[in-house]
Amino acid sequence: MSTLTEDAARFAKFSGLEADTITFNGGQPLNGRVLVRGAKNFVTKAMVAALLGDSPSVLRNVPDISDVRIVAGLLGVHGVTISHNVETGEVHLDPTKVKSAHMAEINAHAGSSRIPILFCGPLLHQLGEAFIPDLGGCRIGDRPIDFHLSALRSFGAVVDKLPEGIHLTAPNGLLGAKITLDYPSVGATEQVLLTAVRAQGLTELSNAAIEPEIMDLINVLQKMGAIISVDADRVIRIEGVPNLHGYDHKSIFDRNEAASWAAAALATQGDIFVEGARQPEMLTFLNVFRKAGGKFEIHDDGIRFFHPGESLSPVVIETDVHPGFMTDWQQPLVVALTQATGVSIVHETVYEQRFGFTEALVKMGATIELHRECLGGQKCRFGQQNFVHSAVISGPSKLTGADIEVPDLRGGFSHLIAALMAKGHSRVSNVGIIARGYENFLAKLRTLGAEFEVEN
Ligand SMILES: CC(=O)N[C@H]1[C@@H](OP(=O)(O)OP(=O)(O)OC[C@H]2O[C@@H](n3ccc(=O)[nH]c3=O)[C@H](O)[C@@H]2O)O[C@H](CO)[C@@H](O)[C@@H]1O
Ligand SMILES: C=C(OP(=O)(O)O)C(=O)O
Repeated sequence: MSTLTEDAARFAKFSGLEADTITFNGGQPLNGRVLVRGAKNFVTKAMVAALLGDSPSVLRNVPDISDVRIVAGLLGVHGVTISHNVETGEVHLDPTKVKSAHMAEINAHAGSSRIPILFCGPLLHQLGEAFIPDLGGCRIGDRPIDFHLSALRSFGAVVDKLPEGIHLTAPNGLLGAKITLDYPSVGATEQVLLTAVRAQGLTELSNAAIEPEIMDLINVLQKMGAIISVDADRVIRIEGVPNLHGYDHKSIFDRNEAASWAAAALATQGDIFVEGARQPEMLTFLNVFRKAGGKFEIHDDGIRFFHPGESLSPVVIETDVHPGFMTDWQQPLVVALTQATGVSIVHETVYEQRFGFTEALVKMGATIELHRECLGGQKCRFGQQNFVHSAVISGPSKLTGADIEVPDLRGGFSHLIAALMAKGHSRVSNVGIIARGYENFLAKLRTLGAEFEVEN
């Protein structure tokens, strides 16, 4: 596994940053307009889905983020021809010459993304075998892949764990299966979808995740020729078909990036119009944003988020699977909650270690206490297990600039917000990681009036 610094250096290269340490001069409100394009948590999966087709696909509204580049590189070593017009956001994927790749080649392109695990089903269907490297992604918990492997075995895959990764084969082909997830995992649900669509017979998945990005993946698969139904009780049924063809699809917007800009507007006493954001996928976020005192206006082409001009209110949040409060929204919003008058509580029930980013906020003057207990009534897998997974934020606190280090993607964005609202200068390192999921974030920050200097 690569180190945090190696990851940051790699991401910095992808994002066009010559260095990944930036000094911010905080204290200015962020005002203006930013464009949010396709969702990191969808486009990467739709690109993998293209592998299942016997003709080319076109994916539109694709952002230029490092996770997209990593997946493009991995598809490339498997013989998929890809072109990405960064300006129009159009990606063309031709899977007609798909081929096996060596583990060394795959490892060289795997980067720190979690997407390689989703290549299993498509590669087994196309080639009869798959090599899967060690997975990356944010270090916000243990993030095991047991649900993925167990589901693949149910389809008939044989899984060999090797020192350099995982090797899968399907000596008797892949057969539809009845699968129940212990927890509605996003990745495991996608694993089942990407495998079941071409497995022989019927697959029934119970306790499935139903995030909007998964629904958009189902849209893509249906366009390709798949037969998938979604019941109201987290049950997804898939009738396998022998062949799929290419698709033409415009990606759903990135609701996590949109929520991040909303939190930035609230925290810096600013006013940001997020072009591309839509209300239905942000319903739960908008309720919490309003309860915290944030104002918003829904427009046809986006959502305007702005500070009310008076004090903010504390809120109680428990993160959850969709339609609950998305865990990826929590980190940026916590920064804004340091400015609310009173005590806010955040109970993180999706990941067991997602509060590491608060250490930097405390260094800057925030009052945040972390607890092992479940501070909320939501069913949670982490209670009584020694995981620090609840936070109590008391405010309002005046933040002052400090030297801080980005720990992960969303925590990194929250550090940028903190640096921009704090009085004085903050030197933020490992910033390149943020390019995994935020397109052109430095250019966007400049447009919004942020003052900063990138170190060379
Ligand atoms: C690339 C991508 O789409 N990432 C998103 C995806 O991550 P990802 O798909 O990795 O997240 P999951 O929904 O799978 O994980 C949720 C929980 O299930 C656990 N788990 C998961 C799989 C497994 O085999 N065993 C297991 O125990 C995880 O450790 C975690 O505690 O959904 C998360 C939850 O909305 C988001 O925060 C991530 O931004
Ligand atoms: C946790 C995240 O991503 P990943 O699953 O790619 O690490 C995220 O987007 O906040």
